[in-house]
Amino acid sequence: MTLFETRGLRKAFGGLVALDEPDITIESGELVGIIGPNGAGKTTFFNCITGVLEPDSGTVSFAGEDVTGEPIHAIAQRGLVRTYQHTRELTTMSVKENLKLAAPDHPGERLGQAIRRPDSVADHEAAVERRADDLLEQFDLTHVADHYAGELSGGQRKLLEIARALMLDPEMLLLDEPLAGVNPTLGQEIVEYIDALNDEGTTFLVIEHEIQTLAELVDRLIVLNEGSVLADGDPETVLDDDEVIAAYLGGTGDDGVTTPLGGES
Ligand SMILES: Nc1ncnc2c1ncn2[C@@H]1O[C@H](COP(=O)(O)OP(=O)(O)OP(=O)(O)O)[C@@H](O)[C@H]1O
Repeated sequence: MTLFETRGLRKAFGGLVALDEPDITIESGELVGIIGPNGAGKTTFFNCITGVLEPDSGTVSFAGEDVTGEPIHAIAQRGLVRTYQHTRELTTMSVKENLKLAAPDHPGERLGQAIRRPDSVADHEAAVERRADDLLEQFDLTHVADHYAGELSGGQRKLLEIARALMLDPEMLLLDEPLAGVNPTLGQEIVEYIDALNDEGTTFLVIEHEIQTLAELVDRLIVLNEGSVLADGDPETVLDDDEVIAAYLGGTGDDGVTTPLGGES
Protein backbone atom coordinates (compact mmCIF):
# COMPACT_ATOMS: atom_id res chain seq x y z
CA MET A 1 0.00 0.00 0.00
CA THR A 2 1.31 3.44 -0.91
CA LEU A 3 1.83 5.47 2.26
CA PHE A 4 3.61 8.54 0.96
CA GLU A 5 3.77 10.22 -2.41
CA THR A 6 5.00 13.50 -3.88
CA ARG A 7 4.05 14.74 -7.33
CA GLY A 8 5.48 17.74 -9.16
CA LEU A 9 7.05 19.38 -6.08
CA ARG A 10 8.96 22.54 -6.88
CA LYS A 11 10.81 24.93 -4.62
CA ALA A 12 12.99 27.79 -5.76
CA PHE A 13 15.10 30.19 -3.69
CA GLY A 14 15.34 33.26 -5.90
CA GLY A 15 16.64 31.94 -9.20
CA LEU A 16 17.89 28.67 -7.74
CA VAL A 17 15.57 25.71 -8.24
CA ALA A 18 16.24 23.50 -5.21
CA LEU A 19 13.43 21.02 -5.91
CA ASP A 20 12.54 20.20 -9.49
CA GLU A 21 9.69 17.69 -9.32
CA PRO A 22 11.31 14.75 -7.54
CA ASP A 23 8.35 12.33 -7.74
CA ILE A 24 8.83 9.92 -4.86
CA THR A 25 6.56 7.10 -3.71
CA ILE A 26 7.06 5.09 -0.52
CA GLU A 27 5.13 1.95 0.33
CA SER A 28 4.02 1.24 3.85
CA GLY A 29 6.75 -0.63 5.75
CA GLU A 30 9.60 0.31 3.41
CA LEU A 31 13.03 1.46 4.60
CA VAL A 32 14.30 3.87 1.95
CA GLY A 33 17.50 5.95 1.77
CA ILE A 34 18.03 9.28 0.01
CA ILE A 35 21.50 10.28 -1.10
CA GLY A 36 22.84 12.93 -3.41
CA PRO A 37 25.72 15.39 -3.69
CA ASN A 38 25.80 18.52 -1.51
CA GLY A 39 23.07 20.91 -2.54
CA ALA A 40 21.05 18.20 -4.34
CA GLY A 41 17.89 19.27 -2.48
CA LYS A 42 17.60 16.52 0.14
CA THR A 43 16.95 18.75 3.15
CA THR A 44 14.71 21.06 1.10
CA PHE A 45 12.70 17.97 0.17
CA PHE A 46 12.28 17.07 3.87
CA ASN A 47 11.38 20.69 4.66
CA CYS A 48 8.71 20.81 1.96
CA ILE A 49 7.07 17.53 2.96
CA THR A 50 6.99 18.21 6.71
CA GLY A 51 5.57 21.73 6.67
CA VAL A 52 8.83 23.56 7.46
CA LEU A 53 8.73 25.16 4.00
CA GLU A 54 5.79 25.59 1.67
CA PRO A 55 6.50 24.22 -1.82
CA ASP A 56 5.90 26.59 -4.75
CA SER A 57 3.81 23.91 -6.44
CA GLY A 58 3.12 20.18 -6.39
CA THR A 59 1.51 17.85 -3.89
CA VAL A 60 2.45 15.73 -0.90
CA SER A 61 0.10 12.95 0.11
CA PHE A 62 0.29 10.81 3.19
CA ALA A 63 -1.96 7.87 4.08
CA GLY A 64 -4.22 8.77 1.18
CA GLU A 65 -4.71 12.42 2.15
CA ASP A 66 -3.34 15.58 0.58
CA VAL A 67 -1.17 17.20 3.29
CA THR A 68 0.54 19.81 1.08
CA GLY A 69 1.26 23.03 2.94
CA GLU A 70 -0.08 21.84 6.30
CA PRO A 71 1.86 23.10 9.35
CA ILE A 72 4.51 20.89 10.99
CA HIS A 73 2.40 19.87 13.99
CA ALA A 74 -0.58 18.88 11.83
CA ILE A 75 1.60 16.70 9.61
CA ALA A 76 3.29 15.16 12.68
CA GLN A 77 -0.12 14.43 14.17
CA ARG A 78 -0.96 12.47 11.04
CA GLY A 79 2.07 10.27 11.76
CA LEU A 80 4.70 11.80 9.44
CA VAL A 81 7.50 12.88 11.78
CA ARG A 82 11.07 14.01 11.18
CA THR A 83 14.36 14.56 12.90
CA TYR A 84 16.75 17.38 12.03
CA GLN A 85 20.34 17.36 10.82
CA HIS A 86 21.18 19.69 13.72
CA THR A 87 19.57 18.25 16.83
CA ARG A 88 17.00 20.41 18.57
CA GLU A 89 17.06 19.37 22.21
CA LEU A 90 16.59 21.98 24.92
CA THR A 91 20.03 21.98 26.48
CA THR A 92 19.06 23.32 29.93
CA MET A 93 16.29 20.79 30.46
CA SER A 94 16.81 17.20 31.48
CA VAL A 95 16.91 14.42 28.92
CA LYS A 96 13.64 13.02 30.25
CA GLU A 97 11.94 16.43 30.23
CA ASN A 98 12.98 16.81 26.61
CA LEU A 99 11.24 13.55 25.81
CA LYS A 100 8.10 14.44 27.74
CA LEU A 101 7.86 17.82 26.03
CA ALA A 102 7.93 16.12 22.65
CA ALA A 103 4.71 14.25 23.46
CA PRO A 104 1.57 15.48 21.72
CA ASP A 105 -0.82 17.66 23.72
CA HIS A 106 1.51 18.34 26.61
CA PRO A 107 -0.97 18.34 29.52
CA GLY A 108 0.74 21.18 31.38
CA GLU A 109 -0.26 23.50 28.54
CA ARG A 110 -3.91 22.55 28.74
CA LEU A 111 -4.97 23.82 32.11
CA GLY A 112 -8.59 24.25 31.06
CA GLN A 113 -8.76 20.58 30.26
CA ALA A 114 -6.96 19.69 33.50
CA ILE A 115 -9.69 21.42 35.50
CA ARG A 116 -12.55 19.89 33.54
CA ARG A 117 -11.23 16.35 33.08
CA PRO A 118 -8.60 15.62 35.72
CA ASP A 119 -8.70 11.85 35.23
CA SER A 120 -8.02 11.95 31.54
CA VAL A 121 -5.12 14.38 32.04
CA ALA A 122 -3.66 12.22 34.81
CA ASP A 123 -3.97 9.21 32.51
CA HIS A 124 -2.30 11.13 29.73
CA GLU A 125 0.56 12.23 31.99
CA ALA A 126 1.07 8.67 33.19
CA ALA A 127 1.12 7.43 29.60
CA VAL A 128 3.67 10.10 28.60
CA GLU A 129 5.83 9.18 31.62
CA ARG A 130 5.72 5.48 30.70
CA ARG A 131 6.49 6.13 27.06
CA ALA A 132 9.45 8.36 28.01
CA ASP A 133 10.80 5.70 30.41
CA ASP A 134 10.44 2.99 27.76
CA LEU A 135 12.29 5.05 25.16
CA LEU A 136 15.05 5.98 27.62
CA GLU A 137 15.58 2.30 28.24
CA GLN A 138 15.32 1.31 24.59
CA PHE A 139 17.96 3.90 23.62
CA ASP A 140 20.20 3.21 26.59
CA LEU A 141 19.70 6.72 28.01
CA THR A 142 18.19 5.80 31.40
CA HIS A 143 21.47 6.54 33.21
CA VAL A 144 21.44 10.11 31.85
CA ALA A 145 17.67 10.70 32.15
CA ASP A 146 18.13 13.47 34.75
CA HIS A 147 21.20 15.06 33.15
CA TYR A 148 20.86 18.29 31.22
CA ALA A 149 20.47 17.44 27.54
CA GLY A 150 23.33 19.88 26.90
CA GLU A 151 25.69 17.47 28.70
CA LEU A 152 25.08 14.63 26.23
CA SER A 153 27.67 13.52 23.70
CA GLY A 154 26.95 14.17 20.01
CA GLY A 155 25.90 10.55 19.53
CA GLN A 156 23.59 10.57 22.54
CA ARG A 157 21.98 13.75 21.19
CA LYS A 158 21.19 11.91 17.97
CA LEU A 159 19.60 9.12 20.02
CA LEU A 160 17.57 11.68 21.97
CA GLU A 161 16.48 13.33 18.73
CA ILE A 162 15.19 10.00 17.40
CA ALA A 163 13.56 9.17 20.75
CA ARG A 164 11.82 12.58 20.76
CA ALA A 165 10.40 11.82 17.32
CA LEU A 166 9.20 8.43 18.58
CA MET A 167 7.26 10.12 21.40
CA LEU A 168 4.88 11.13 18.58
CA ASP A 169 4.37 7.48 17.65
CA PRO A 170 5.09 8.03 13.94
CA GLU A 171 3.87 5.82 11.17
CA MET A 172 6.67 7.16 9.00
CA LEU A 173 9.92 8.59 10.28
CA LEU A 174 12.15 10.90 8.24
CA LEU A 175 15.72 10.96 9.52
CA ASP A 176 18.08 13.73 8.37
CA GLU A 177 21.65 12.45 8.69
CA PRO A 178 21.21 10.25 11.77
CA LEU A 179 24.87 9.17 11.64
CA ALA A 180 26.53 12.57 11.19
CA GLY A 181 28.99 13.28 14.01
CA VAL A 182 28.39 9.89 15.61
CA ASN A 183 31.23 7.48 16.45
CA PRO A 184 31.16 4.14 14.57
CA THR A 185 30.05 2.08 17.59
CA LEU A 186 27.06 4.30 18.34
CA GLY A 187 26.43 4.63 14.61
CA GLN A 188 26.07 0.86 14.40
CA GLU A 189 23.63 0.99 17.32
CA ILE A 190 21.56 3.64 15.57
CA VAL A 191 21.49 1.47 12.44
CA GLU A 192 20.25 -1.45 14.54
CA TYR A 193 17.53 0.70 16.17
CA ILE A 194 16.30 1.82 12.74
CA ASP A 195 16.28 -1.77 11.51
CA ALA A 196 14.37 -2.99 14.58
CA LEU A 197 11.80 -0.17 14.39
CA ASN A 198 11.30 -0.96 10.71
CA ASP A 199 10.77 -4.64 11.57
CA GLU A 200 8.07 -3.50 13.99
CA GLY A 201 6.33 -1.64 11.16
CA THR A 202 7.67 1.94 11.07
CA THR A 203 8.27 3.20 7.54
CA PHE A 204 11.54 5.12 7.06
CA LEU A 205 13.03 7.65 4.71
CA VAL A 206 16.65 8.37 5.65
CA ILE A 207 19.02 11.05 4.34
CA GLU A 208 22.60 10.01 5.01
CA HIS A 209 26.05 10.81 3.65
CA GLU A 210 27.48 7.52 4.97
CA ILE A 211 26.49 5.84 1.75
CA GLN A 212 27.92 2.38 2.31
CA THR A 213 26.29 2.06 5.74
CA LEU A 214 22.99 3.34 4.34
CA ALA A 215 23.15 0.98 1.36
CA GLU A 216 23.49 -2.00 3.69
CA LEU A 217 20.53 -0.86 5.79
CA VAL A 218 17.88 0.13 3.24
CA ASP A 219 15.62 -1.79 0.84
CA ARG A 220 15.78 0.97 -1.76
CA LEU A 221 18.01 3.92 -2.52
CA ILE A 222 16.89 7.16 -4.17
CA VAL A 223 19.49 9.53 -5.60
CA LEU A 224 18.61 13.21 -5.83
CA ASN A 225 20.61 15.47 -8.09
CA GLU A 226 19.84 19.11 -8.81
CA GLY A 227 16.42 18.71 -7.23
CA SER A 228 15.30 15.72 -9.32
CA VAL A 229 15.41 11.95 -8.93
CA LEU A 230 18.48 10.66 -10.76
CA ALA A 231 18.10 7.00 -9.74
CA ASP A 232 15.73 4.90 -7.67
CA GLY A 233 16.14 1.20 -7.03
CA ASP A 234 17.99 -1.48 -5.13
CA PRO A 235 21.15 -0.06 -3.55
CA GLU A 236 23.65 -2.19 -5.44
CA THR A 237 22.26 -1.30 -8.87
CA VAL A 238 21.91 2.38 -7.98
CA LEU A 239 25.50 2.70 -6.71
CA ASP A 240 26.77 1.04 -9.88
CA ASP A 241 24.88 3.46 -12.13
CA ASP A 242 27.21 5.53 -14.31
CA GLU A 243 25.04 8.65 -13.98
CA VAL A 244 25.09 8.37 -10.19
CA ILE A 245 28.87 7.99 -10.13
CA ALA A 246 29.23 10.96 -12.48
CA ALA A 247 26.94 13.11 -10.30
CA TYR A 248 29.14 12.45 -7.28
CA LEU A 249 32.39 12.97 -9.14
CA GLY A 250 30.95 16.21 -10.52
CA GLY A 251 30.30 17.51 -7.00
CA THR A 252 32.73 20.08 -5.67
CA GLY A 253 33.44 18.15 -2.48
CA ASP A 254 35.09 21.32 -1.21
CA ASP A 255 33.55 21.12 2.26
CA GLY A 256 34.58 17.51 2.71
CA VAL A 257 30.99 16.35 3.19
CA THR A 258 30.44 14.61 -0.13
CA THR A 259 31.24 10.97 0.40
CA PRO A 260 32.75 9.08 -2.50
CA LEU A 261 30.79 5.98 -3.49
CA GLY A 262 33.94 3.99 -2.86
CA GLY A 263 34.96 0.48 -3.82
CA GLU A 264 32.26 -0.14 -6.39
CA SER A 265 34.21 -0.02 -9.61
N1 LIG B 1 16.75 28.84 2.82
C1 LIG B 1 17.46 28.84 1.69
N2 LIG B 1 17.71 29.97 1.02
C2 LIG B 1 18.41 29.95 -0.15
N3 LIG B 1 18.91 28.84 -0.70
C3 LIG B 1 18.71 27.69 -0.06
C4 LIG B 1 17.97 27.61 1.16
N4 LIG B 1 17.92 26.31 1.56
C5 LIG B 1 18.60 25.62 0.63
N5 LIG B 1 19.07 26.42 -0.35
C6 LIG B 1 19.81 26.02 -1.54
O1 LIG B 1 19.05 24.99 -2.17
C7 LIG B 1 19.90 23.96 -2.68
C8 LIG B 1 19.52 22.65 -2.03
O2 LIG B 1 19.91 22.67 -0.66
P1 LIG B 1 19.65 21.48 0.35
O3 LIG B 1 20.13 21.92 1.68
O4 LIG B 1 18.25 21.03 0.23
O5 LIG B 1 20.60 20.36 -0.25
P2 LIG B 1 21.10 19.01 0.43
O6 LIG B 1 21.01 17.96 -0.64
O7 LIG B 1 20.34 18.76 1.67
O8 LIG B 1 22.61 19.36 0.72
P3 LIG B 1 23.61 18.83 1.88
O9 LIG B 1 23.90 17.41 1.53
O10 LIG B 1 24.80 19.71 1.72
O11 LIG B 1 22.90 18.99 3.20
C9 LIG B 1 21.33 24.39 -2.36
O12 LIG B 1 21.85 25.03 -3.49
C10 LIG B 1 21.16 25.38 -1.21
O13 LIG B 1 22.18 26.33 -1.19
